[in-house]
Amino acid sequence: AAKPKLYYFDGRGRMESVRWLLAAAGVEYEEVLFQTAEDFKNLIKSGKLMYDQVPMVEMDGMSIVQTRAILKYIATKYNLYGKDLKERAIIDMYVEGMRDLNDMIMFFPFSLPEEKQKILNYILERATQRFFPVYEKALKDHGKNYLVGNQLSWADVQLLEVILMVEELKSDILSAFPKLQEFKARVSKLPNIQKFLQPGSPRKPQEDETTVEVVKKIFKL
Ligand SMILES: N[C@@H](CCC(=O)N[C@@H](CS(=O)(=O)O)C(=O)NCC(=O)O)C(=O)O
Repeated sequence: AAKPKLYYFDGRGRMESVRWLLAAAGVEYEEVLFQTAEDFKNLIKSGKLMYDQVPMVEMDGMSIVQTRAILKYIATKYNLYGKDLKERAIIDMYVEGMRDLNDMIMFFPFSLPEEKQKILNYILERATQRFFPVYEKALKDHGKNYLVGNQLSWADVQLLEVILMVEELKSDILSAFPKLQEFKARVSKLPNIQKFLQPGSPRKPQEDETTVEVVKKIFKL
């Protein structure tokens, strides 16, 4: 079968979680990384973007848009979405919380210089007071290696992604979360994920000023 094809700009944004999930599933994919507003306009003209927006993933004969729809499709297809309705609900609760944190981090590079420190403090406070305690407790309570059903799921992949992104903002953020430290070490060593964490993988670097300017030009922000 043809490899999935990911259409996005050359950066993390909303697509990074898709890259992580496909990598964790051991699925190779191609990327169309556009650089200009012209490229994006041409993609819109192709008629493949249901809402004239990206992320868009071409796979299994579909042009899937809406990040959550893409992620759910992949999680279901590669058995990363729990074994039954209840496990799937727990995974959704974890993933949606992580997405709230993830979105704060995603928009952070676009915040005004004079607001950056305040927003950074808010992100770190939410990470350590609201979100990480939930996952630390879950791992502590059931004593298993993974968040749900003692097998790798979308929730584990999303958690590792967001842990690493918060650590880019504050490297010792996990100091009060021993279970999350163990979780990070363990899941980072899974072959598919370890490969994705190596240089040269499709994983994108932390968003910097240059990328912010490129994104503003592409999407005329
Ligand atoms: N709900 C959508 C939002 C997608 C979205 O806002 N995409 C932006 C690009 S980015 O924010 O993900 O970088 C876009 O295409 N903007 C162009 C437009 O909205 O006209 C999703 O989750 O996929």
